[in-house]
Amino acid sequence: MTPSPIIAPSILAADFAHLADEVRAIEGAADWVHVDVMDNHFVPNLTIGLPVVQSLRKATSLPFDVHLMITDPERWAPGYAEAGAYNVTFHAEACEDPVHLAKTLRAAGAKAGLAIDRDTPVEPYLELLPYVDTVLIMTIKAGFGGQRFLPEMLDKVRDVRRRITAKDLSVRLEVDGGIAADTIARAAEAGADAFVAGTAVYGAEDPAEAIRKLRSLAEGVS
Ligand SMILES: O=C(CO)[C@H](O)[C@H](O)COP(=O)(O)O
Ligand SMILES: [Co+2]
Repeated sequence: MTPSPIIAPSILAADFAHLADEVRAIEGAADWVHVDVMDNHFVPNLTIGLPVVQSLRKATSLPFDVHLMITDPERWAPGYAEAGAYNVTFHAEACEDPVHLAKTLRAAGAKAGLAIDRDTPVEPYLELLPYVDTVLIMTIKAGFGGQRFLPEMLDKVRDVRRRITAKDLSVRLEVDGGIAADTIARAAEAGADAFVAGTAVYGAEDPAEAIRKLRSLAEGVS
């Protein structure tokens, strides 16, 4: 039995000139706000960094789900925890000692998340599950919003869900990339219980209504 779904709209698809308003528009409907931090090094795209997160933190009470697509997360991730992020996710491909970084993040008051990109197998990381709070499976190649959902990534979701269940762990299993009304149920069926949606929420005429729809589709599976 998976816990009730978390819907985490990504502000990557929001209007960056009005971020505070865009986040307030989903208060009451969303569970977390997903913040994509890209450094034009780990991924070939550049978004926002710590000063924006620090300012935005004051604008809303929604928990921040920070997704770090950066090299050297050991250097930068603790700052996001100190800025009040609820969950800080770093990429397995960018981190030499994920257990150590997860401990550092927890000591700084945040949940710790481990992200697995499209071309990375999940198997070597299954033994790390007891040390993290969130596993984020990319259902696209990390770097850009608006890409097509890759259903073949769902095998990884199933593998992680199987291990969470077998070891009775309380780890959130998040999917990120191309999550929309026509894909969310498949991800939920595979065992995901946290869903990032950028384009499907901020590209909709009524973002709060889009979130409610996504939630009911995910709930319909459990
Ligand atoms: O991490 C990401 C990109 O690397 C974003 O969170 C993701 O792309 C969400 O946007 P969309 O729902 O439009 O795919
Ligand atoms: Co993301």
